[in-house]
Amino acid sequence: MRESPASGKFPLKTVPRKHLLDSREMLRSLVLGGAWLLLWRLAVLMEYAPHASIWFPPAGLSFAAFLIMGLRAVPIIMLCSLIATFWVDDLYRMQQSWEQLAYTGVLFGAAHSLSYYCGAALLKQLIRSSFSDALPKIILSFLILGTLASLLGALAGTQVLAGSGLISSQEASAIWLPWWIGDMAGTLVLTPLFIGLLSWRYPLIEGWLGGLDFKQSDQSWYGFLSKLLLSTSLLTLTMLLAANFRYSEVSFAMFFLIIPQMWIVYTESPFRAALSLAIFSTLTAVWVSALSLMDFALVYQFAICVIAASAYFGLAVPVLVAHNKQLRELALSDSLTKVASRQHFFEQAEQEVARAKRYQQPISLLVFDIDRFKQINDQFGHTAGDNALVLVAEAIGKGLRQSDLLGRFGGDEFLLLLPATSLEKACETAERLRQALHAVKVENTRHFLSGSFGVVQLEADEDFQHAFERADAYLLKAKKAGRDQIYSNRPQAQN
Ligand SMILES: Nc1nc2c(ncn2[C@@H]2O[C@H](COP(=O)(O)OP(=O)(O)OP(=O)(O)O)[C@@H](O)[C@H]2O)c(=O)[nH]1
Repeated sequence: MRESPASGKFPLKTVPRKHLLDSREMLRSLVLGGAWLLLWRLAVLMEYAPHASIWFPPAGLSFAAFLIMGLRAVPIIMLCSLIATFWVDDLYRMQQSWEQLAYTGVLFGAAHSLSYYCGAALLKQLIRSSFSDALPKIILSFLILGTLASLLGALAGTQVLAGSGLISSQEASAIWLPWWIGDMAGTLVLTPLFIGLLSWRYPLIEGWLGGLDFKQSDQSWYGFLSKLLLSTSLLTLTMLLAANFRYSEVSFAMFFLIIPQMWIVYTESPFRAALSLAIFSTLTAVWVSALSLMDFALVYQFAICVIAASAYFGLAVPVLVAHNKQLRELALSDSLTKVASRQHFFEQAEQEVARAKRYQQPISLLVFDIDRFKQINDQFGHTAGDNALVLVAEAIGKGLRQSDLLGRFGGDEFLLLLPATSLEKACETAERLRQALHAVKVENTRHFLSGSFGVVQLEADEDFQHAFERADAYLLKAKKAGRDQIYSNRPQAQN
């Protein structure tokens, strides 16, 4: 998942603006138009009532195209709508005049384009203004806007056909609902897949649907194909049962197929999940028409929509988990030096202190600070200062035991917790580290570092906060005494 570091917002990039007559742009439009008409013809094959297909893929393609290409997709989609209107006349032998068909086609194209353009433009706006933890919100918005755009498309489309006399007003009021559900199924199920495909054609388009990476997949195709085979076999079995018994109750078994789909969603890449949904819905439509299951078409349409909606929310889960992991890592470690953050150090230290008390083991704390660090920043710049802090953390971290905990309190001050370590051993460690700091050089300079240390062993009844305050006070004494020294309540440790 990628996000722009400056704003934390999704980097939804669209295809750079080019002249419509640009040859590559024309080729893209032609491919889009060809695919649109092919899908439209496929949908007509699967009509279960005139103008009502179980699932209408061109709606998903239009939504994806408007989302990716914006208004530049309008001419080709208008042209496709016009061709489709003439094709309808031919298929249904309506024998309208060409003027009438041209008028209807333009109106139909305008209604279709306006509906899906509005939905896509609103969604694009939302994605651009969303932060990376808003993925479920974006998915919900996609589902709502996809549903509303298809409702608007169905209402406007049926009204256009009725208004221009291609269908009667009774027919219009009878078909708007199945038209809507079919368009909705096409939009909800296929838009993400088409966006994934368009993202390949247009490499500039990065993550969509809240940063889902449609290209990434490190798993084998064999595993995916086996899951797909299982899912489609179960679908076929369900459809054959419905065709055999012809009870509506049997058709509801389709809803169980959400289980294999969710399995694919959770274990495969977003693109494969979208591909699987597309294959699943295509096969459903094919079986409905091949097995004459038109009476239960609405059940299947709703099942496709419900499975798709659940799948997209499912897709959000791995992204959210990765995001949470990232946030957790940020909270646990200091972003510059990668040692424990102050908060994490204190939390861990409390636990270690409790454990040491339970097992009556000694536990010691070192607090140390780089000497005259401000001068390094002032003399060599903040980048050199940052670099020096990283080198300090590396040098100190090298000689530690697995159980020791190194943290950054802030600025140039570090903390080191030494479980199962007495004050004497802790002072020896501090001495070793003090000398190790002498070997750390500010990069590209001749300036070597030194540090001052405060060391305490926790008293039996002392809490960590109090021990920290004592160690910090010793550190201050070491600074006042001239720096590059170790101070503790062990007099002989003092330099
Ligand atoms: N480069 C860099 N500088 C930092 C960072 N955090 C704090 N500082 C600077 O580190 C300096 C710390 O200065 P102090 O600890 O107050 O004083 P000092 O110069 O180290 O002097 P003594 O501690 O008295 O030896 C300040 O100038 C801070 O601005 C950081 O993440 N990167």
